[in-house]
Amino acid sequence: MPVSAKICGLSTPATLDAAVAGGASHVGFVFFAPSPRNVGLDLAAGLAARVPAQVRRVGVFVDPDDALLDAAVAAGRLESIQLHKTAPERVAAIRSRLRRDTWAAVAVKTRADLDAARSYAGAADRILYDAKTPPGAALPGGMGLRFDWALLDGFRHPLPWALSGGLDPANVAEAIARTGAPLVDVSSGVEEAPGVKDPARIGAFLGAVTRV
Ligand SMILES: O=C(O)c1ccccc1N[C@@H]1O[C@H](COP(=O)(O)O)[C@@H](O)[C@H]1O
Repeated sequence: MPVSAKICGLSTPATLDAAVAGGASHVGFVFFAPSPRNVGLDLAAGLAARVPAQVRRVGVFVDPDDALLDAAVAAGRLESIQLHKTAPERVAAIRSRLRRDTWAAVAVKTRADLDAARSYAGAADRILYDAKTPPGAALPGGMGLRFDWALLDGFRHPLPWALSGGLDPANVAEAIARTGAPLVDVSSGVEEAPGVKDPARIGAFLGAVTRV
């Protein structure tokens, strides 16, 4: 089964095109003002228009309100909603109201953190395992932090899932081999500076995924 890949935090036509050309299954647009990857509605609309039918548009949110979700879904023509720091009941309500493929991010540092994944069964369509960022960090993701992949050993995933957190062109093949991830997600690992994606690194990441 080929492994799918999401390139997240895209904010320019050139890097979006690199993700599409390299075979990304998903492209991500961040709607979170503190992020260096935050896109406004007009930029999201322009980028969304470049995405071909076989590639899914994912909006990334941190416990968003309905007004932001509605505006972003319309502007970015979002097919999937990725929710960080959002309680299971709220994830379920968003999924029910928007009727979109809905991902719940679970922040992982210890094995006990994986328990949170179970609470999203019935509320989300997919779990995204991501590294837990330090207390007080500006962002709950997109910081290039990795968690110990061995924590996933033997874990019974309650939903379809994806792996993120500190992935890059050099480690993604090992990450897939080690965890069996069906979908991998990267942001800072394909950047030259925070929020500045590098088309060559995007191509290298997708090439590494394709060769697995
Ligand atoms: O990328 C961001 O700025 C961001 C902001 C708020 C929530 C999540 C964010 N990014 C997501 O974090 C993971 C891991 O990123 P990285 O590869 O470790 O940099 C990824 O799923 C992004 O979608």
